[in-house]
Amino acid sequence: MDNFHKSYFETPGVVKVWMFGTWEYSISNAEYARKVFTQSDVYQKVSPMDLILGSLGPLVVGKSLIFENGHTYRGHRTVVNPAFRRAWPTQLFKKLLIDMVEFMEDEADKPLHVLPMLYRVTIDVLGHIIMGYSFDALRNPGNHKTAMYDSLVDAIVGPVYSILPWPDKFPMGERAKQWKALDKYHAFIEGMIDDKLAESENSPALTEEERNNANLLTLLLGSYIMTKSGKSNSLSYVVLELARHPEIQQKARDIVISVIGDTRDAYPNNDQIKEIRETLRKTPIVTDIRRRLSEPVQFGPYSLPKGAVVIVDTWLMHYNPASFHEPEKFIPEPFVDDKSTDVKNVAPFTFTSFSNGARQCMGMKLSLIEQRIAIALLLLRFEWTLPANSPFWRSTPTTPAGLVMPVGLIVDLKRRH
Ligand code: HEM
Repeated sequence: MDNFHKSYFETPGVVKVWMFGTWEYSISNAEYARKVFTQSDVYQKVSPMDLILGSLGPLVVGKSLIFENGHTYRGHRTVVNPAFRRAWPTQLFKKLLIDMVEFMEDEADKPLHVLPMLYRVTIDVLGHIIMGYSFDALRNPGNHKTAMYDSLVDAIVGPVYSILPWPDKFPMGERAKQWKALDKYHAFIEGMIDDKLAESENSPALTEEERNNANLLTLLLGSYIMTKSGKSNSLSYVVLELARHPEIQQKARDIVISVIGDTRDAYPNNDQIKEIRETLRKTPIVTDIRRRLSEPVQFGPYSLPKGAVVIVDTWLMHYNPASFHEPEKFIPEPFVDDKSTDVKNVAPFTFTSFSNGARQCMGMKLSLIEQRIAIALLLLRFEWTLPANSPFWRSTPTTPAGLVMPVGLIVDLKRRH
């Protein structure tokens, strides 16, 4: 990693890369990132559907607020804002997260495949909290909704079709099944919207705005759950880093126990959950934050023309030694004082896992709270380590660019209670 990235940091912070049949400009320093994040009219969102024409992956994301600009974006945002501006009491997650640790207790003493298990928890939690729908993925992984979900996630993360989208014109074998899953998924989301509408009509207390809210949210989060699953990926990285660093695992456990006690029914409240952002620094889940220029801009010595695509490369940002001391190491301390959404001990615009500025991730608070509770419960109920022959001791196998995840991560779990 050191050598691979070195040349990037010796440049003035802009690297020209050939991607999706065109040159794009990848940036790695906080000064340029600040420009991108604070001038959203100049640095405009790019839809993956425009980058990889005709490929299945971007169609799963579909038309979504995440990739809109200008009026359309502001309109959608006004509608969904109230749903995200709420508090997220830890009790909201209790049933499903306790279910997760109890499921894991049943599985303890066997090797645990972390990523698939956490995927299932994520769709259960987001389905329950945001969509009011039970996927029952954790306890009943073979059910057809979960299979549809798995198939679409595979369709998105498979790298071949992003580079060579034309075979998607004649899909065969597994790919043909994935296209079918997309049809089922659209039907499922539309059915869910109809149900929500019917519910709202039967409930006169709902205002027009609340009704729209429910629909948009369902659409937005339906595609969000299917495509990102960022939470399960980032939680998997927390599990991985704590397995690699038993001394930090124990220190974190001691803190959890000192705050909420060491009983099987201990559960944190909102004031008691602590920071976990260093894993998202070391292994950011969304690798590229992409924008198209609506006018020419200057980055140091480089003039970039209108229409050029600029990428805030989260991995380069987080491995830039000018921003993070010893970036290859896992050092949680700089993030620990964080009390709210701001990261106080880390310089502005250097930590970009959730993007920044007006287009920062709307699910950040929800996601961090849920992950913090989950990790507190894991620390209380288990001790875990990597098997002696695990490749994760030496490196972190991931998927390629776009969305990263620790593919094939297995840990040995031991129950504590
Ligand atoms: C660890 C988990 C997550 C990570 C790392 C993450 C990361 C990101 C990033 C980097 C962006 C900016 C994308 C861009 O500008 O191209 C984004 C946007 C967004 N995220 Fe997340 N996200 C996570 C979880 C969630 C969750 C759970 C939700 C919803 C429940 C969510 C909802 C959104 C929305 C709505 C936007 C678009 C915001 C806008 O454009 O105004 N995210 N996320």
